[in-house]
Amino acid sequence: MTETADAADAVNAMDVTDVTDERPSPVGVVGAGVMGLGITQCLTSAGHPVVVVDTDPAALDTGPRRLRQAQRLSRLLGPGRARPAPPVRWSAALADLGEAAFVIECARERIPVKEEIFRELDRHCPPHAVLASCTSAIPISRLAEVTEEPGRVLGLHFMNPAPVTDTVEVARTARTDRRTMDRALALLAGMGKKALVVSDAPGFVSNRVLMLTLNEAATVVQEGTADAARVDEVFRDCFGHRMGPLATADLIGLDTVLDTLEVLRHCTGDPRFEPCALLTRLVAAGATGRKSGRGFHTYPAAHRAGPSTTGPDRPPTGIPL
Ligand SMILES: NC(=O)c1ccc[n+]([C@@H]2O[C@H](COP(=O)([O-])OP(=O)(O)OC[C@H]3O[C@@H](n4cnc5c(N)ncnc54)[C@H](O)[C@@H]3O)[C@@H](O)[C@H]2O)c1
Repeated sequence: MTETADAADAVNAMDVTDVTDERPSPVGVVGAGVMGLGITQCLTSAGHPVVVVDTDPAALDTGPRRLRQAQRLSRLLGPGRARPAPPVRWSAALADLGEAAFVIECARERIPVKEEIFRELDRHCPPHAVLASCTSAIPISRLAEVTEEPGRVLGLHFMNPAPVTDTVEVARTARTDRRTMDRALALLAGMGKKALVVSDAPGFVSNRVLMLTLNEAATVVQEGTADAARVDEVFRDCFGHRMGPLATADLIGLDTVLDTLEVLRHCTGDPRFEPCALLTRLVAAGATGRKSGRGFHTYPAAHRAGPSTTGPDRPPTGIPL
């Protein structure tokens, strides 16, 4: 039996139910960007009420509309689920997660930003709440250390686009306790996601490997060996990859790729993670990939990043960053 199925058997739906009055407790999502909205969509599809917290008024302004659009499209194209979506509350304050039994943090990939959020979550969330991070590369132990209860912290590294990818890389620290793992695996099982559990380390498995490839692909373009289209074509046509590395970087968001390389450089001390100058220049020019319409490639409005649908033009593979 897989670890996911094991946990789903062991832990029932009480997982995110308020023990005092049987009302389903909301799941908290911190960050209403590419991942936060995608994960919110997954949670509501699985029947969880959600509280989304973001400090950027623009994200709170556009989030509800983007989520509704994605939910509507997903219902139209999906397997005919007519169930009304549970409520989603939008807030600028982490204090509004006071009733959350489970929180998934999806804010920007910066160590000080996430450390501050975990300090605050530890203060505001109920003592039984699980605190998870969707970080791409920050060691979970660093986030756990700023809390009073490191046993309730773990990494839930969803893939992008979250609604159409079935597998989540789960990072367990030496101090993550068994109950936290069981509750996280049960939540994922209820969302139809398979969990691949790995030990905590910078970039875990996925991004420790993927980020080097993306950085090298950008370097190849910078050196003039081939343009971005040809680099991606080589990976698609020669290796049979569904997407080339630079289209993958654009889907992730070049700002997030840059942040992640900087985290990996800092946490490993390995100079191979030094971001390529071309990548840095693109981000400085606002070319952040699909979400801005321009990165290594250009994208018409309809193909820009947002929470995902089960639509036919979705990227066919999960992107681990
Ligand atoms: N984009 C991907 O493919 C992908 C995949 C897996 C994991 N991740 C990780 O998920 C996290 C989010 O990535 P993303 O692509 O959604 O980024 P994004 O830039 O699209 O969204 C980040 C959101 O966090 C908000 N934010 C920043 N500081 C905050 C704070 N203090 N409190 C609350 N909200 C705050 C921002 O306003 C923004 O809306 C990052 O850690 C990233 O590395 C990204």
